[in-house]
Amino acid sequence: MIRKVGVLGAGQMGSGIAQVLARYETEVLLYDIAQPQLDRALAGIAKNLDRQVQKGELAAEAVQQILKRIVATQKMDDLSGCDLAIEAVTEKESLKLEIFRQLDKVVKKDAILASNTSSIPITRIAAVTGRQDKVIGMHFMNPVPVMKLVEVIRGLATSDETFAATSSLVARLQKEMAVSADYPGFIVNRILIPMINEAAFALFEGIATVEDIDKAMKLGTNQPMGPLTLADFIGLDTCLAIMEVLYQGFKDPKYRPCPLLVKKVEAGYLGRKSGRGFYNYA
Ligand SMILES: CC(=O)CC(=O)SCCNC(=O)CCNC(=O)[C@H](O)C(C)(C)COP(=O)(O)OP(=O)(O)OC[C@H]1O[C@@H](n2cnc3c(N)ncnc32)[C@H](O)[C@@H]1OP(=O)(O)O
Ligand SMILES: NC(=O)C1=CN([C@@H]2O[C@H](COP(=O)(O)OP(=O)(O)OC[C@H]3O[C@@H](n4cnc5c(N)ncnc54)[C@H](OP(=O)(O)O)[C@@H]3O)[C@@H](O)[C@H]2O)C=CC1
Repeated sequence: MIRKVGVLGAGQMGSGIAQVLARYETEVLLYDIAQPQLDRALAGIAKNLDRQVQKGELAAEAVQQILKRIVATQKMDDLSGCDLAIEAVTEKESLKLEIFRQLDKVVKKDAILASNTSSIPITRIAAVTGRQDKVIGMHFMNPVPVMKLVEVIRGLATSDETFAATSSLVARLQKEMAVSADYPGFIVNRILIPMINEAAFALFEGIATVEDIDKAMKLGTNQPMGPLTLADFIGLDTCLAIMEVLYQGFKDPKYRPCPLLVKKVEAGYLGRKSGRGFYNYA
């Protein structure tokens, strides 16, 4: 039974994963290298929970119980007693591999190590550990408290026990599971991010304005957010990182990142989280 979970990376995904785990009676250690990020994450979780109280979805007294289950730390060693660790740091392969090398030494032998990576093959991540049978992909969707899906990805060596423990945790979190083979982008991002990239190309080639591209896709295909609004929500850095993983992984020019997306990331226009992306949020 998974009772204690370490979450690494207190960004938008790590904080959402921590919130959902704590909501369903799991003890959470939320780890990040920067205290301000941890502070922001805890404040964001409290805000989201209050929002659910306002909507009558959560009893006010439950909020304190849930928040008490989340402990913030800057020391990875604090995760040694976890039954599961879920990595949700920046979508950068070298960083993830380093985190998994360290994690493998820190957490107990029978702990499962999961990655929330959007696109990087799990087999490659597992290969840097001495427990390839206990490494798995648990790909939550943004925003985590709202989106029902968790994509589960087995590496070549992931054991049936690890998969079974993961799928029962997904069910306990009241989420639905889709199982993807371990290839770049898995299911959702293999399809979604090239669509977002294509929207960036439509803008880059002057087909339409930012507003009309989003309006067309929202009203034309009933998506809750237009692709450029969604890109700002996901993070343009994350969208670009995923396109690079698809492009390198399949060597197919159809996955080449749009030059305008590259330029915006180079300028630090990362979307909502930096105050500017395809739209301005400041
Ligand atoms: C990149 C990857 O690797 C994989 C991915 O995640 S791909 C991206 C997948 N996500 C999407 O496609 C999101 C598409 N957008 C949407 O579904 C909706 O716009 C949305 C759910 C984000 C917001 O919904 P909305 O109706 O426009 O706004 P709103 O009414 O304010 O919110 C609806 C609910 O979502 C919650 N919510 C909205 N934004 C939120 C956020 N950022 N964090 C947490 N909860 C949020 C609100 O609290 C509300 O929940 P309650 O009813 O419990 O209060
Ligand atoms: N954004 C999305 O819609 C989705 C993203 N994902 C995936 O989830 C992961 C996280 O994405 P997201 O939350 O958006 O990214 P964010 O940029 O919001 O958060 C990344 C977090 O990782 C932290 N971090 C960076 N380096 C380290 C380190 N060495 N040790 C510990 N923490 C570190 C950052 O801290 P600091 O800022 O202090 O550097 C930040 O808190 C990525 O793999 C992404 O692909 C999955 C589903 C959806």
